[in-house]
Amino acid sequence: MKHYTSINDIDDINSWIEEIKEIKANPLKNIELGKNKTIGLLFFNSSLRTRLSTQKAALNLGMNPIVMNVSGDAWGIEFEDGTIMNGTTAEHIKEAAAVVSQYCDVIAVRAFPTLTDKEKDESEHVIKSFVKFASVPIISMESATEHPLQGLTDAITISENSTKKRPKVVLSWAPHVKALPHAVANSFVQAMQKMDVEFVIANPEGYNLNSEITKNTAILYNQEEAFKDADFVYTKNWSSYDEYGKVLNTDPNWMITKEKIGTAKFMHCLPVRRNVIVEDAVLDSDGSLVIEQANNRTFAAQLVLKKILENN
Ligand SMILES: NCCC[C@H](NC(=O)CCC(=O)O)C(=O)O
Ligand SMILES: NC(=O)OP(=O)(O)O
Repeated sequence: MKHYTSINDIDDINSWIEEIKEIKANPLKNIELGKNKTIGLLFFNSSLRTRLSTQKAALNLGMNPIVMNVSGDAWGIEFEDGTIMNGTTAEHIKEAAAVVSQYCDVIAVRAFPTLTDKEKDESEHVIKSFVKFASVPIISMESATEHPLQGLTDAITISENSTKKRPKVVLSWAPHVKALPHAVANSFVQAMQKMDVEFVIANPEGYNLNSEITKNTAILYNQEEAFKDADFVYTKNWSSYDEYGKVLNTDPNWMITKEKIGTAKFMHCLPVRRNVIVEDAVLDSDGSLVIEQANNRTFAAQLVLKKILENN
C-alpha cells in the first residue's frame, strides 16, 4: 500500500482488524520499524483525536512526528493549475508538497470540504494534489468526502464489542446547529459494507448520502423502525447532500436518547455536542463506546503506518 486515503484502500478488513488487535495488545513491538523516519502532519482544520492519536501511533513505531497547522501558520497554498497568483495565495501546491516531501517520509493531511462547491469537494483536489505532487506516501486524516482512519477505527470497535456473529448496526443522522461534512458517515458506510453486519441507515428525507456510496444499503426515514433490535447505534450529523451543504432539518426528535436506543451500544466519532446530537444519559452510560473509539484511533493509525513503512 502506497497511500491511505480511502476505506477502499483496505484489501481485507477482517485481517486488518485482527492485525490491529495484535498491535493493541503489544503496541511497542515494532518500535524499531520507523526509526529515523519522519511523519509530517498537516492540518487545514481543527483536530483533537486525529492530531494526538496519529502522533502517538508514529511514536509507537519509533517515528518522529512533526506537526503544522497549515491554515493560519503556513503561506496560503494555491491548488489551481495555471492561476495568476496575484491574490491571497502565496505558494503553489506543486512547490509546497515537493518541499514537505524533502523533510518527511510520510505526509498526513486533514482538509475538510467547502460544503458550498460540490464539484470541487468531490474532486478531492487537496488530498489528490498532495498524492500527485508529493514524492512520499500520503495518509488522509479526513478529506472532503472520506475519513478512512475513523472508519477503520469504527470497524475494530464494533468487532471488539460484538457478542453476535452478525450484529445489527444502524447509522443514524442526528440534528446539529452547523452544516457538517459527509466524510465520517461515508467512511462508516464503506467500512460496514465490507463487514459481516446487518446494516441500515436512518436519516430524515432530504438527507440521503451520496448514492454511489450507500449503494444498496437500506435507508429508513423512520428512526424508531431502524433502531428495532439494533446492537450498535452509530450517530453522526451531516448536511444535506442533494441540497449540497444545506441544513434542512434541526428536528430535536432525531436526537439520540436512552429510551430510543435501549440496550444498543452508542458510537460517535467525537467531538459531540451534548443534548443536541445525544442526551447526557447515553454518553454517561456504560453503553457508550465513544472513548474506546477514540482509543482505537491510535492502533488503526499504527497499522496504516506499519503497512506504509513496510512497503516503501
Ligand atoms: N473529525 C471528526 C468530525 C469532524 C467534523 N465535526 C465538526 O466539524 C463538529 C464541529 C462542531 O460541533 O462545531 C465533521 O463532522 O466531519
Ligand atoms: N474523530 C476525529 O477525527 O476527531 P478530531 O476531529 O478531534 O480529530
